[in-house]
This record gives sequence, C-alpha cells and structure tokens, in this order.
Amino acid sequence: MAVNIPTFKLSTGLTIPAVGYGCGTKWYGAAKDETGLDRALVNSMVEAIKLGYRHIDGAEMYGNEAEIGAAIKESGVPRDQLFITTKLFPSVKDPKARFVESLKNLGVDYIDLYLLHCPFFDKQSHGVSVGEVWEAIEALHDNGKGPARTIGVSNFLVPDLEELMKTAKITPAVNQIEIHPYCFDEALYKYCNDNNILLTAYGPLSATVRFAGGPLDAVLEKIGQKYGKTKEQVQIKWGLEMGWVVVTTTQKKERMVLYGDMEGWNLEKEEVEEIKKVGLSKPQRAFWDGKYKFVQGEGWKRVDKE
Ligand SMILES: NC(=O)C1=CN([C@@H]2O[C@H](COP(=O)(O)OP(=O)(O)OC[C@H]3O[C@@H](n4cnc5c(N)ncnc54)[C@H](O)[C@@H]3O)[C@@H](O)[C@H]2O)C=CC1
Ligand SMILES: O=CCc1c[nH]c2ccccc12
Repeated sequence: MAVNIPTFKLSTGLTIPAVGYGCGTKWYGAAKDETGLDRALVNSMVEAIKLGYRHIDGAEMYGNEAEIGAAIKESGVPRDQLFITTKLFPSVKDPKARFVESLKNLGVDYIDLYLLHCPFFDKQSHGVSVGEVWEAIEALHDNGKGPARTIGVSNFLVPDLEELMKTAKITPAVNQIEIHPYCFDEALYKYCNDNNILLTAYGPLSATVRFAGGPLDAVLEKIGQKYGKTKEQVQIKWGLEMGWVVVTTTQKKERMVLYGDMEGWNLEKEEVEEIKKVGLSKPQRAFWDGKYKFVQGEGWKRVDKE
C-alpha cells in the first residue's frame, strides 16, 4: 500500500480508518457524463482506494452516492474492507425511506456510519424535530443488528448534543464537524471525549487552503520543515494527534499519497499545543455560513437559534 493510515476505535467496537476520502466540497454538484456519473470522482476514488484509502465520506446531499457505489465495484476491494459513511439530509420526515435509497445508490446492504447531516431544523419550521429524526436513525441501527452499523451526527455543538441526549436512547458514536486550528471548540472537544463521541474533522486543511496568510502559516512551515512534511500533512497529523478522525478532499494522486503518509512520524506535544494556541488566536470557520459565530470568552455558538 502506498499510504499508511492509522485506525481508531468507535464506541460500537468498529474500527474506523482515521483519514477519510471526502466526496463533498469540490465534488458537490459536479456535472455528470452520459452514464449519469461524475467520472472524475469515480476515477479519483478508485485511485484513492487502490493507494490504500479505506474510508469514504459521502452524503445524500452531495448527490454522488452512485459514484461511490461505482468506485467500490471498480476498485475490486471487498466491501467488508471498506468503511462507508453517508449522511441523511437533515429535515426529512421518512428517514428510513431515504436510508434505503442511499443503500440502493451506494450498491451496498449496510452503511458503516450513518450521520444526521446537521441540526439546523425544528418541528415548528420543518414539521419534524431533531429528536424524532434521531429516533428513526436509532431504529436503523437497532442496537447494532441493523444496517446502519454505527450512527452519529454532524455539525452539532454542545447544546445541540445536550438537547439530543434528553430523548436519545443511543449516544451518537461520532460528531463530524468543521475542525482545524482556526476552528477549535474546547467545550465540544471535552464533551465528546467525556461521552465517548469520536470527533471527525472536516475542512481540516482550512488554515492553509482557505485562510492562508494567517499566523499559522509560519508555524506549520517550521514544523513541516523539521519533519520533511508539507504544511497540509502537519495539519492532518495535528488532527490525528488531537484524537479525531480527519476527512479531506483531493483529486490529485500526489496529495492522496502525502495525506495518507501518517505513520512513522509524530509531532511533539509542544508542537501540538503551539498549533492549537496560535489557531485559537484567530477563530474563523469556512462552512455553513450564517449558522455559527464566535463569541470572545464563550466560544462557538449557533446563530440560527437566536
Ligand atoms: N458534514 C459537513 O457538513 C461537511 C462535511 N464535509 C466533508 O469533509 C470532506 C473534507 O472537507 P474539505 O473542506 O474538502 O477538506 P480540506 O480541508 O482537506 O480541503 C480540501 C480542499 O483543499 C484543496 N487542497 C488540498 N490540498 C491542497 C494544497 N496542498 N494546496 C491547495 N489546495 C489544496 C483541495 O483541492 C480541496 O478543494 C468533504 O469532502 C466532505 O466529505 C465537508 C464540509 C461540510
Ligand atoms: O457537507 C457539507 C455541506 C456543505 C456546507 N457548505 C458547503 C459548501 C460546499 C460544499 C458542501 C458544503
């Protein structure tokens, strides 16, 4: 294998590869060819799987579950060696029907990790509550016997998790949220650690690919030079050392190789802390515009709930 990717354990006992191949952002809404597929994505995913990536991060919302299905088949790698995540579009009244549709699109009979994509809906405005949707997702998990092998959430802050836990029978095993050094939520980190919820970082390279020119550039460059790694590799490694899974997106083979080169080197504890400290000096996030804001002295808050 060209890549070396560590694995983490989920509260369900399943093993999750700690670097995942993302099918959102650059692939979201891309054009389809005459066969109805985004061929560039299928080819890219097959390349990633052949290099050794085993964790694919998809979502109903990205409109490309069929591409994931095609890539699984074309890769020739057995289904049970892959870890497939997909996400339920948030405010739907019949999650089971949507789940069955996702299985069909993906051409699989179970999902390793099924996430509720976001908490930005409620009974009053959308006719269904987060608690009701979560109950339907719990039924798909069926205490580990169902086709949703692990269930979790995405884009939940601490108050969202606390609200969910008032009615939930099952604690989400995962919370996938934007995390990079400029978007670090200490309270969420603590809550998830205390409750055995594994964090997954999306947008992990944002410090350099979206917010270049900030105070982290020099720090990441310095640390990267010490280990002979790029600033982006250092960001992924930082996430892994903080203890969260990282999902990243790329079409370029050389970047797939770099971002999967995650064994045999480690950051010093002081370097992990330095990245965190410098990142915290300039809080900013890239996704879900208008949903969150940073309040000095308090941290990240939902804006849409005010
Ligand atoms: N649950 C959610 O609400 C969300 C989930 N996601 C998931 O997370 C995955 C990863 O998120 P991203 O923000 O795409 O991750 P990311 O932070 O790794 O950014 C990837 C982007 O940076 C570019 N890039 C990578 N290396 C670069 C380099 N060396 N120089 C310049 N540009 C570079 C890539 O071409 C790509 O456009 C998505 O594909 C999706 O699966 C993403 C956003 C929201
Ligand atoms: O899962 C990701 C949802 C999302 C939120 N903002 C954007 C922007 C571009 C692609 C995907 C997303």
